[in-house]
Amino acid sequence: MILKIRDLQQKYGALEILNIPSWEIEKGIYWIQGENGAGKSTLFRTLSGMLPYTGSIVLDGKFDLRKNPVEYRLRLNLGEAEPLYPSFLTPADLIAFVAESKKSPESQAEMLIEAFGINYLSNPFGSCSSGMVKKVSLLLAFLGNPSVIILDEPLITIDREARASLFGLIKAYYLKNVTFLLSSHQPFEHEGLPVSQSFALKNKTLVPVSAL
Ligand SMILES: Nc1ncnc2c1ncn2[C@@H]1O[C@H](COP(=O)(O)OP(=O)(O)OP(=O)(O)O)[C@@H](O)[C@H]1O
Repeated sequence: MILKIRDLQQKYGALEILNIPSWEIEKGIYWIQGENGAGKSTLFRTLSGMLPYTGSIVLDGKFDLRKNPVEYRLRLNLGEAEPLYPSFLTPADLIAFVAESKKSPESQAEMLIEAFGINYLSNPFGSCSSGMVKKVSLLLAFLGNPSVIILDEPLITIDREARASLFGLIKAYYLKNVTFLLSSHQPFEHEGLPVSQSFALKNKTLVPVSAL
């Protein structure tokens, strides 16, 4: 099992957003759907270890997010829907930092910079276009040796060329056994991605779309 959730509860103050008794997935490409405010970003942030939670989350059958926080985080990457970075930082700084912390293999960052066509590596984020910021955030999600890559609304603000590169990378990583959780308001099947299963976040839990 690549990812296994049991009794996951997530709240903001007294407001419960997630209550997932049981959910597990094998290797694949999964499309997570949900209406605005359903809790997709909250689910993704929880799975990435960015928010406190109750319940259990286990990766690769052995890495529990609570008990093995470092091993877990080395194997699960998140590309946020609307990334925000300090305006003084440059893409070069951030890519180098994340590459080091994710133990990225030699020349992986260069390969990804080329694939996404990122040209202005030394311009601070404060002067980058929103598409450029999004491309850098997507690049970061591919660094290291992840088992799972979560991309929250990966298609927003990127141009057609970057979109083609992104789908090429998803397919190449999937062939190397990486599992993807993707959210989008557009269907991924149209892009030629072999989507294993779609789930909807509904009534605080994940439901297979065929069962809706
Ligand atoms: N930091 C926070 N504090 C309090 N409430 C929050 C916080 N972040 C999100 N929420 C609330 O939690 C709910 C779920 O939000 P979330 O962003 O996870 O939904 P989403 O499915 O990603 O929505 P969208 O498709 O609009 O991006 C919403 O009602 C939102 O207002």
